[in-house]
Amino acid sequence: MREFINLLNPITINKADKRYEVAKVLKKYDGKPVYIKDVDGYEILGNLWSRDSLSKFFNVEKEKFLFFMLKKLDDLKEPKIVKFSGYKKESPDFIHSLPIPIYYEKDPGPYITSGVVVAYDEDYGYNMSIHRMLVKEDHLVIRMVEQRHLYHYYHKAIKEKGYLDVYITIGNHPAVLLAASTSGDITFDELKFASSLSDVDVFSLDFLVPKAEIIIKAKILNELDDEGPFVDITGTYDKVRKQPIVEIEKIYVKDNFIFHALLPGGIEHKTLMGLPQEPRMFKYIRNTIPSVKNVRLTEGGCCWLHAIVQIEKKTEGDGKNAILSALASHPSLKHVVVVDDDINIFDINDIEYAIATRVQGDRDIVIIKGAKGSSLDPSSDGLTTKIGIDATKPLNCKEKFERII
Ligand SMILES: C=C(C)CCOP(=O)(O)O
Ligand SMILES: [Mn+2]
Repeated sequence: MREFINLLNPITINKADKRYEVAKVLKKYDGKPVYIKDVDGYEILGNLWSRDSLSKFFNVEKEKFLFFMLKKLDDLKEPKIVKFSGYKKESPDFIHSLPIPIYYEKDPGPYITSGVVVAYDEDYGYNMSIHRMLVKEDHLVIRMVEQRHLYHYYHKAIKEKGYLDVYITIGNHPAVLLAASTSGDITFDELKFASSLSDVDVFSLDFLVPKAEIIIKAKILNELDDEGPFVDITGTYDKVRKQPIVEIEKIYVKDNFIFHALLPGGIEHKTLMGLPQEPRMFKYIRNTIPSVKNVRLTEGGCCWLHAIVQIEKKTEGDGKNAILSALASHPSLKHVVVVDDDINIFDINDIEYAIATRVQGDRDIVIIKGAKGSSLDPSSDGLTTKIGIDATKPLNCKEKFERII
């Protein structure tokens, strides 16, 4: 990650304690890259990736990032394999020497929050996904969301051999982080997607692993332990659950490695979770509404629970169909607003204007009770009522809604 420092031009802090102080600094400068020179003798980078820094890194306009990713989704590339060298092998207990922060006061311990878990299965192929992992005395506990890809890899491997071999990479290329946050079919190859997003170096270890500052070889065991409470993207504590235990086998650290501290509930967290959902949603909605123009997961909705879908309305009912497709395209979605192409979806006031001037509550609001929503929604008791708002103009009296220039 050292090569990103110049481009990101981070705020430099000399020293911080990994207990709460790293979090305090990252929170103070949330959305701006931060470089801390000394945390327990090691360097930390945080707040790296936001819509701004990603558009700068990939040289793509913010408003066009969805289309950049969409194009790359349809042009997956073979990973570029390079020689594995320049790493020092450490024992498993070196995990306690790493500058892994304790972020918030009720956290049960240090949390790895920027770790990409790489798994390989002969039927499913490669999977990469980002998981929060609690560091305990002699193992990690990983949050593995039910019905997600790693959950299926894990249960298949448990049946076949009793554990799942994985690599955990910390200090990743942004293309790896974006690819690891992209949901698709279980056979979707996130490593190939990362290789199509950018020129990513990949090592051939027991299986292919993207280059990173720290590479941990581990097994996810058929044993559970308490995981949480953890502050997730809503900035509230997620509950404690029994989750799988991760047994560390080896830790490879790059010479003078930099640790990536990803602030839970910060802008980087929301960006990396939400932004890669947008191309996935757009592609899905386009199946029903070919005239869909854009999709955005808004920061106010934690880049996870709220979406704005912009369409060029062709027939009455398009707004409702866009609602149904949007809610199906991102299972964690809770509320979605559909607007016309004269509304700027990057301006929350313009979105509110559409709701205020184009919605009749009895005609334009869709309510779906008892759906599966996000486990992170503090208001949900396990099921979620989902809402769609059709804020598009009625086609038969468009002139009434023409906005003066
Ligand atoms: C960050 C996490 C734990 C993923 C949450 O996934 P969801 O419950 O499907 O919204
Ligand atoms: Mn996958």
